[in-house]
This record gives sequence, structure tokens and C-alpha cells, in this order.
Amino acid sequence: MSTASAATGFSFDHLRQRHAGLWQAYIEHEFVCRLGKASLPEASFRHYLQQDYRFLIHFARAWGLAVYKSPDLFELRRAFDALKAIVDTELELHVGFCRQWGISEQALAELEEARETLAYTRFVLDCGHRGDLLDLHVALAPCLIGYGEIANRLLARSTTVLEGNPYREWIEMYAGEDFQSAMHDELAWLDRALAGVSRERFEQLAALFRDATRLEIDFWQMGLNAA
Ligand SMILES: Cc1ncc(C[n+]2csc(CCO)c2C)c(N)n1
Repeated sequence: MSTASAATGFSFDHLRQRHAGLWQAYIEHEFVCRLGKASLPEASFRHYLQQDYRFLIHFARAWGLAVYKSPDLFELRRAFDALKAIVDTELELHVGFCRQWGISEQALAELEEARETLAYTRFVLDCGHRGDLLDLHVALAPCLIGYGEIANRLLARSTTVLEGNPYREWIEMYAGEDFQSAMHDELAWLDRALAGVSRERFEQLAALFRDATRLEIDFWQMGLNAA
């Protein structure tokens, strides 16, 4: 079969539209809405922050896997830079952020991993082990693109409270320039890669996207349930 003629011009938008209901449930989750209205219980946020520390460690491993799966120097550099950013910057920021919330580094190190964290992170790593770089990127897409979209929506909404909101820093971090530019790079990467896939391949990838989005929803719900 000719691969060139099978290309159907897919993009990230097609993935999002394919599972629009789930995507909505993720980016409009009650955890997110209450975070914007400053009505999220602090116990929920604290539990989320602790588990997110574990999440970020596995997320760094996923970029390590992307380094390994990179077929050329361009991709290798890109994955390596993302891995470095998480290890050198994001995790440092996260530990500092947790400290402000009364969670010590010692407590983070001793933390028991929740089932939701286990399920989500190992799912992403499995996608990368079984598949190629595109499978891995699609499994990471709800994380990389969802959070940017969530923060943008919160800032655009009139019901969002910033003044005195204990979660303000979190919202502004994901709406910030560094994070938004990483999100746009990832969108461009995905659009480029998806443009050449067949319909059959798209459906395979959409199933990974669906499951990763479901696991993001469970991650929010885990936080809500902690209060
Ligand atoms: C459960 C969970 N999902 C997504 C993110 C967001 N996130 C984590 S790492 C990263 C990329 C930054 O280089 C982004 C956007 C999170 N923190 N926790």
C-alpha cells in the first residue's frame, strides 16, 4: 500500500474532537473549577501536589524513554531538553511549591504512590515501550496540552477569582509564557506527525489519547476525594 496516498491530514484538533466529551470532562473537572473559584478544599490540593511529585518523576522517565526512542539527532535533542527541564527546573519548582504548602521534601520522598498515579504514569510508560515516539507523545498530550488549556480558560473566565486565591500561583504558572510556549511546541510537533498518519493509525492513537485523558480525570478526582 502506498503510504503517501493514505495520508489524511490529521491534527491534534482531530484527537480532541474524537473524544470531545472526555476532553471537556477533563478540562472542566470540578477540581479545576473549584480551584479557579478558590473553593477547592486545601486538603484536596495538598494531596494533589504530593501525588504530582511522583507523577513528575515518572514523567521525567517518560521523556527519558522518548530520548531512547528518538530516531534522529533532532528528536533526541528535543526529548533530552524536555527531560532536563523537568529534572533541573520543574521538579525544583515543585519541591519549593510543596514547601510553601507545608509539605517537606522528606515527606515527598516517603510518600506512598496512589493507585491513580500508578495507573496513569505506568500507562504512559507502557505506551512508549510498546509503541514508537508518536505513541508516546500522544499518551503525553493530555498532560502537556490539557494543563495549558485549563489555565487559559480559568484566566479568561469571569467567575475565576485571583485576588486572595491560594491557587493563584498554580494558575499563573501554567498560563505563563514558558509553559505556554512548551505547549505550542508540542502542538506543532503533534500536528506535523499526525498529518501523515492513515485513518487506521489515527484510530489507534485516538484510543491512547482517550485512555490518557480518562486517567487525567481520575487524577483530578483523586484530589477531590482526598477532602
Ligand atoms: C497529573 C498531571 N498532569 C499534567 C501535569 C502538567 N505537566 C506536568 S509536566 C508538564 C510539562 C512541563 O514541562 C506538564 C504540563 C501535571 N503537573 N500533573
